[in-house]
Amino acid sequence: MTTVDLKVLDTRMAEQLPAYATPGSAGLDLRACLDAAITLEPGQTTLIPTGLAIHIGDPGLAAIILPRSGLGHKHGIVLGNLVGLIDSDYQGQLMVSCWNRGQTAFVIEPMERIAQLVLVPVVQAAFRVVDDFSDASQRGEAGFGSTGKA
Ligand SMILES: O=c1ccn([C@H]2C[C@H](O)[C@@H](COP(=O)(O)OP(=O)(O)OP(=O)(O)O)O2)c(=O)[nH]1
Ligand SMILES: [Mg+2]
Repeated sequence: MTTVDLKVLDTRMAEQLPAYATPGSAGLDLRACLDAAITLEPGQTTLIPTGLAIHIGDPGLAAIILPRSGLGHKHGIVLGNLVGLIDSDYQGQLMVSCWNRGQTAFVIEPMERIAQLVLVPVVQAAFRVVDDFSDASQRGEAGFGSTGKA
């Protein structure tokens, strides 16, 4: 298991640090560090603090913030940026952009689990500029549905 430095920015979060819910969980739920409930109207997006900061430190890792499937599917609560990317050198508060893409208002309660954080491996590339690619691939320049639908 990898160790990541975590700062508790709001003392209330110390009791509810992110933890894997089951041994096989990929995601750690992030909670809304709010003083009072907020109502997210249909179509509205708001940035919600988590009360936590992490410093991943290793450029070979990053974290992504993803919606929780239950909130997204049943209530239309997803992310305003669709996916959040946490750089390995980011040391600020983890923020969750919550978007109500549904038709009804949704109330976010303080400390409610609103999204999930997944640590992922990253490969940083250096680019070598070439005039032509040396090996012609089977696909070539074809894309955007070129292999058909069914
Ligand atoms: O959902 C998110 C997405 C990003 N971040 C933080 C961590 C990330 O490392 C930083 C920058 O994110 P990103 O690179 O996606 O945003 P940007 O608009 O390109 O900002 P910047 O110019 O600061 O890189 O913001 C969050 O807290 N939550
Ligand atoms: Mg950026």
